[in-house]
Amino acid sequence: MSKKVALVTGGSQGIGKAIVDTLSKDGFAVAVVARKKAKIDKVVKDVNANGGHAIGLIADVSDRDQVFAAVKNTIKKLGDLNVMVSNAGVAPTTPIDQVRPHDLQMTMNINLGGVIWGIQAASQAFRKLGHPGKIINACSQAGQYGNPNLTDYGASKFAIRGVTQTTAQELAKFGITVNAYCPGIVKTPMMKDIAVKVAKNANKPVEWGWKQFSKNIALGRLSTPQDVANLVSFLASQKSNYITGQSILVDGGMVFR
Ligand SMILES: NC(=O)C1=CN([C@@H]2O[C@H](COP(=O)(O)OP(=O)(O)OC[C@H]3O[C@@H](n4cnc5c(N)ncnc54)[C@H](O)[C@@H]3O)[C@@H](O)[C@H]2O)C=CC1
Ligand SMILES: CC(=O)C(C)=O
Repeated sequence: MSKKVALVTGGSQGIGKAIVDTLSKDGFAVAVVARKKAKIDKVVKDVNANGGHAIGLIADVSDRDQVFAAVKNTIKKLGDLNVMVSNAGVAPTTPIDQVRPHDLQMTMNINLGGVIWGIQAASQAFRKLGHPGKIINACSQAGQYGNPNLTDYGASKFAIRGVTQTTAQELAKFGITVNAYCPGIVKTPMMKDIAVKVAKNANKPVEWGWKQFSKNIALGRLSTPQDVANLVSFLASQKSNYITGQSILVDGGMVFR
């Protein structure tokens, strides 16, 4: 039997790479989509060396045409599409006085635009292929609870939670589910950059920056990318078939809803 196919944006590092590895172990053929060829190639090579089946595609998710092209090329090269993971994102540190139009638009175009184009492209593909599908979006605990110093980012993530709810209702009649994962504080290049910048803005050491985000985690540790990939694995599986429109926290107990 041929493998089910997943597409993961921002799959070249951090949480996205853990999702690629995990879905590959779950038996999916995976399209790794990001902007930098060298990084994509390395992830693809590792997956294929470990017995999986991955291909790499370059796309900027803020560009609608490029997202549609990535979906089209995934189907052309891997023969199908069953799961779309819109994981790519950016997180500029923006205390309110530092918010500027360029950063705000860039953050919205990548984080929110990337998710909307992903939902559009994947849901149209599922309908054309004539089968159900699963759409999984990257949200954040910062999309459930406002985090100081992250105005642009928080706005984009709150919006993703809304779009996940609206599109889940629109697309349910086609057998398409739409859900999101809301990580807490995950040890990735993105989070390191935030901790460094928050500390620098306050003229404090970098450890202080990390502590601003990590002091209220009930389970007492930062998250690994694998913690998040485990939730995505569930959302991509048949076990989640009766769940749609949800933005699920995977934060070790930071935000309680
Ligand atoms: N690290 C954390 O603590 C948390 C991360 N998240 C979310 O999880 C997702 C992944 O985050 P991390 O792995 O930490 O980030 P990261 O910065 O380590 O990796 C982000 C990935 O997205 C790609 N990317 C960025 N802009 C892109 C664009 N325009 N087009 C295509 N690819 C693009 C990057 O090349 C990279 O592969 C993001 O959506 C982020 O907002 C949510 C909550 C917490
Ligand atoms: C980067 C992020 O999503 C945080 C701090 O929750």
